[in-house]
Amino acid sequence: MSDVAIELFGVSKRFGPKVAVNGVSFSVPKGAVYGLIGPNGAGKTTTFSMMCGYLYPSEGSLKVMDVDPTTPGALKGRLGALPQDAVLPPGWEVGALLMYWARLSALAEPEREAREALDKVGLMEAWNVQTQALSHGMAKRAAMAQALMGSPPLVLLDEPTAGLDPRVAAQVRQVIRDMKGRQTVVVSSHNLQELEELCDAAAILDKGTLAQAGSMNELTGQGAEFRVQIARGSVIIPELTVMPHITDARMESDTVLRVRFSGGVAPEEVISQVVRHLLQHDVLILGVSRGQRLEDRVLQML
Ligand SMILES: Nc1ncnc2c1ncn2[C@@H]1O[C@H](COP(=O)(O)OP(=O)(O)OP(=O)(O)O)[C@@H](O)[C@H]1O
Repeated sequence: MSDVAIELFGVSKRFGPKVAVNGVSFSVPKGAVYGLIGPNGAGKTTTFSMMCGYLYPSEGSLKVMDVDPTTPGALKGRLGALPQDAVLPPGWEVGALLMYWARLSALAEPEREAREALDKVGLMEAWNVQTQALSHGMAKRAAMAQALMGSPPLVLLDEPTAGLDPRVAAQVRQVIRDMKGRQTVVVSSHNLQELEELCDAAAILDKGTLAQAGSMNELTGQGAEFRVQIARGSVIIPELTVMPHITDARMESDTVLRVRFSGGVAPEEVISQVVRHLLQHDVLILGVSRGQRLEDRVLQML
């Protein structure tokens, strides 16, 4: 059994002349929470649909839990998916619909699975509510409950918190955190702060191509740069740039010093060395932050 849950090998998807995904390769480790990032139209939903086996790639191939996802029945009971803008069929009570889906997935105890999943997304009060009477956020959570039933080893969530109020969005994030290490979760979101906090690694798509894929540490440069917020005093840049391991130091603004350093050295060594130097030169410090916010990194990249 491989340690990889999903692997894309040079995957492209065309809709007529439109190239939605263009030669994308990356892999999702088992047990990870993995982010799919990109602006509108980047190809995230198309990539999700190919991972679920809903769409065939035009070129390249995918392996999902060691199988071709388009093979009928190959992922039955092993994949839970929340598609973007999932629409629930009208005329069903939520509990009955979830139990019906649980039976379709051949889960042993449909009612228990349905109740547990609905409880996880904080929607137990909707058990007897008709699907057409649900608010947008409630319908989204009911659809997410469907993806969670049976605790499948792989869960794909396309924008699970979009349109949810802050309290419910926080609850959904906690559900994702709870799956970390036990299940593999792929999640797309336009909320980059959320992805930075949740994900171990991510792929960044732009206009159908892969801009970068890697661990969150790599994407945010946590092992390569840090910033020092200066309260008072003068920073002597030339004295910093000659220090061991430091490749660049500059003032990003009047009060923010950015330091870049070479790989292979413990960040705490370089940070301590710079802070010591600043304090010795009567520079007062308000704070130190490692790397860059994911949002800044993505905005810079795309
Ligand atoms: N069925 C389709 N037919 C034609 N073009 C499509 C189809 N599905 C997607 N596209 C196009 O492919 C591109 C990628 O779309 P996709 O929905 O994958 O992007 P996305 O990253 O999920 O965007 P968003 O963040 O807006 O949801 C877009 O230009 C879109 O218009």
